[in-house]
Amino acid sequence: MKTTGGSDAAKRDAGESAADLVTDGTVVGLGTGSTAAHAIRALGRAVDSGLDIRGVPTSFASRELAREAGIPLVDLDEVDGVDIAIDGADQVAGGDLIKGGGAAHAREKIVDAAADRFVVVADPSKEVETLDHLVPVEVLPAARTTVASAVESAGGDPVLRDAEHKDGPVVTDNGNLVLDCDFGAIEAAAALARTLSETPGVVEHGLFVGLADEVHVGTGEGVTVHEL
Ligand SMILES: O=C[C@H](O)[C@H](O)[C@H](O)COP(=O)(O)O
Repeated sequence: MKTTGGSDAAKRDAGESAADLVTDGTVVGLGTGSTAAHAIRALGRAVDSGLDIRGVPTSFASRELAREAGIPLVDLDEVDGVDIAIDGADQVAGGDLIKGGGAAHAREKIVDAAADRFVVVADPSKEVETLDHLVPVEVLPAARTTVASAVESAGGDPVLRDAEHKDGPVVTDNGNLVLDCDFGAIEAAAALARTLSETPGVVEHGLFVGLADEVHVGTGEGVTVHEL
């Protein structure tokens, strides 16, 4: 699994802290990425010890990891709701996030937004005052150039994300492409999120504005919890 940013110990602290919140009989959204992976592994160990949960994966990668960890899985349309979702982020500014470093943000947003409680897990390298990370925008392949023009009109600089291990672009779990868009410092995240959402051909973007309920930041020596 792709790793980013801070230390693995910090990511583990955050993931395990969030996994500790999960109670018996619940439906749990399983995020994607190297930090959420620690929560999935911790939940797998808890399931081994008798915890009764069902997990809703947010990507092919989180499904595989959860399956290996022994977590019973369900699809979102098989449950009445999601009690808690645990997911990582590429950048965190207060309650606003940029996600999608692993191109999983479309399914992540569906599951995270459906959850009664959305817990973000991060290491200190993710925390910033103002969001300024590239914003991943998943687009229908046919809309790649029109969405790129719309991003430029909105003040961004879009670059098609290339695959790391083969020639050609990244293709998401949903069969789409990703434009990584540089907007510089994002002062008005909600307005930018609306503009992107309203652009024809955009499947989903990585700005998660006001969705998180709490952020667990691991340090390698403990965890700081921000309630939002
Ligand atoms: O598409 C991927 C996700 O949004 C991840 O949750 C995000 O990229 C953070 O990943 P990591 O915990 O590996 O930094």
